[in-house]
Amino acid sequence: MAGADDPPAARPKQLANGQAGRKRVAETRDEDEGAQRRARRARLEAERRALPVWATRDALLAEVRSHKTLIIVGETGSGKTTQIPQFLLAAGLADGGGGGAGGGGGGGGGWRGRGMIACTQPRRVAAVTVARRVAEEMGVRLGQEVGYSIRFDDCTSPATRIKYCTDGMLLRECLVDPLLKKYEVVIVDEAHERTVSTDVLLGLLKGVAARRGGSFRLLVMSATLDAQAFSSYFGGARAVWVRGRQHPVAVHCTTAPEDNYLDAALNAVLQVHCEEGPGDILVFLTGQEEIEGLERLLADRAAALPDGAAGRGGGPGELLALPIYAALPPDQQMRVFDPAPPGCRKAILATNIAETSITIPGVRYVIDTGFVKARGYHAKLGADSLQVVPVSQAQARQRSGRAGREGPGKAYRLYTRDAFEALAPTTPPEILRSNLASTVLQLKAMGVEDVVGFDFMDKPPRAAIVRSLELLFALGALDAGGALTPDVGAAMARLPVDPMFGKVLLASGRLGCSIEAMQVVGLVSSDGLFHNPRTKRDEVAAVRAKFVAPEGDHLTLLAALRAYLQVPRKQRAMWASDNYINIRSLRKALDIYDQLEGHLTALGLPLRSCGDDPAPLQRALAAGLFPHAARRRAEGGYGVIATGQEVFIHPSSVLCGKKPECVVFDELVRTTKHYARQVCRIEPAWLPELAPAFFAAKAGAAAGAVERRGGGGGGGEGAG
Ligand SMILES: Nc1ncnc2c1ncn2[C@@H]1O[C@H](COP(=O)(O)OP(=O)(O)OP(=O)(O)O)[C@@H](O)[C@H]1O
Repeated sequence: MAGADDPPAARPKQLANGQAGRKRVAETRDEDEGAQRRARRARLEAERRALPVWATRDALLAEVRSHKTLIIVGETGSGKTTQIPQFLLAAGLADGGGGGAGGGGGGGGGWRGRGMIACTQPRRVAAVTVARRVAEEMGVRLGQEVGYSIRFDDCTSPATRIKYCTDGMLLRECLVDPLLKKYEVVIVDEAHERTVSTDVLLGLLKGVAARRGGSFRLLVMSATLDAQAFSSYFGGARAVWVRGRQHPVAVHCTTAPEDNYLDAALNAVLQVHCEEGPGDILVFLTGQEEIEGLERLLADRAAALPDGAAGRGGGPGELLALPIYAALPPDQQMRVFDPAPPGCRKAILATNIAETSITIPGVRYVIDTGFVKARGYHAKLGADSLQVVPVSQAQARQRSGRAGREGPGKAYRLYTRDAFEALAPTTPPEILRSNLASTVLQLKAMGVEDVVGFDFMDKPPRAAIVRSLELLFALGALDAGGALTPDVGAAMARLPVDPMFGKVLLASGRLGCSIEAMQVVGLVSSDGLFHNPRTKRDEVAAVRAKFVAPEGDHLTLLAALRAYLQVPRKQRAMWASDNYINIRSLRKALDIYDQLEGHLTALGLPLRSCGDDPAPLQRALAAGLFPHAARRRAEGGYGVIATGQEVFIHPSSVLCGKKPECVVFDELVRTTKHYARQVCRIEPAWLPELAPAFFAAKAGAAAGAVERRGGGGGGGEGAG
């Protein structure tokens, strides 16, 4: 490395006076920055040492050395997620061979091998922010020794030793490396959330731990899990508790039930803002609509506060509401992590996306409405529903835990103590109420033939597995014997998208529209392309009219993307803002497109464009989404051909009110009614052509009635 001691010959030629001056200024700036960096690292190191897990480090390492599977339970904020991977790495437990000789030592440096540690998180935001924090603590660049991997965003390199990833991503890795050989340690964090991917991973990892040699370690962690249940699932595995919490959180409940939790949340935020000392507020709500509603109400009510009311408790006078929910583009999600501007208090309005693992700097007050929007699945109808349900005690504890991350905090539960006691102790596993098509396809691709007999911690309902098997059979991914088909099924499992979209992509190769199909899949996979501020409804509708495609929502999204690609690069940000389009979502869609292009090329599918003819793309969509084909009914509404279920086109669809004869749609959502979302107009006569074994055209009615053929049958579309 070149430095101050280099011989004169190696130094750059002498600089003129002006240049020398500039160089000195630059050097001084570098020194200042260096000093700041060192001071920050010293502060981070001191913060690390103050965490409860630090005191138990040697004991924890001894436990890991002597147990192949270990369950670790420790208070929220005790340092499990950020510290334990660092301890393991520094102690050589990622190097293989049973854990090196050295004990202790939490700092970075001194890698002795190339084995890796994976730490899974149920949520993308957590994987990214925790990786960022740990990279900073270790003084390394994110993506080097410490990285993260979430769907469509891999920030790792050959140097990566600690990888934070979503549970779904590690599951995908099992497809190509069933024994996860590059990992010496796998940590399943926040296991209490019991996402589908966590549950499937636990089943697979149980097998991996049994089959791999002595050095592999499996750790299951959470602040709020039922250690007994996990221990018995892993054959009596050892469970250890990390005692102590860093900062106390005072929990307050209401004395009487609240009639309206939104009103109660609004009042609670204003009360904290007026009466409490400095510190940001984190409010847990159930979804985007509530968040946007509360944002508006807060803006009105905060502006109307009498002079001197805000900040009476010594806190700042202004209130800045910031939303965070899954469909918000990642850069906007990240805004909640920025410090509040001087004189401002942040009120972060969040769904359960902010419930586990993450630390939002500045948060001292948590307001918990006690409700969450939970996904449900009706297997017979293939319908997903989102219903507002009470949280579990574990979720309530996780929520209050977000208040005590940087100092003592307060949590306000907008329900009574009795109501808390009456809550379910833990969250019911998602696998009991989910669409399992993707999971079943992945298990099949991993060679698990008997999916019903798979060693799940909690067995999903048989009906949900059977429905998934039927769907995969209809898509042509499984043969009549339930085995993965080598052309369609194996290819579909490699594509990182829902099986129905996998089929759309595979069909698009033969139909000559793979470019558009990849663009559409990219667009529907990156939520929130169209920005819809409620206060500007008419303006938005006028601007959006130019993108609206008569064929429906997919082609409307595509029209927006195509228009964007026509705009000179330098003007794109302005164009997007003028058109109420989230530029980040567009960029993400293009990024997904690039990745899908790699997959389709690897599968040998032709990359072709259908130009301005929408029909090939509509056909490709029909070829994959046909289980979601619906016909208009004389009495209004639509009937799903496969199930007979009555559905309505969602009000957000461009086809709402247009009454197309026949459509396919991405998802069926149950709220007050059953709604079809993301809808595309198709010709009914295409269905028997594209999925002959699933549909039969009624004799004598070429473009007319189509009905579901009895007994299912494989889809006709091959891989291309
Ligand atoms: N991004 C961050 N910014 C500031 N401080 C952080 C950040 N991440 C972690 N910390 C600090 O490190 C502490 C430990 O965090 P960590 O996520 O390791 O705890 P945990 O035991 O895994 O908690 P949980 O069970 O809630 O996930 C936090 O309480 C906080 O003080």
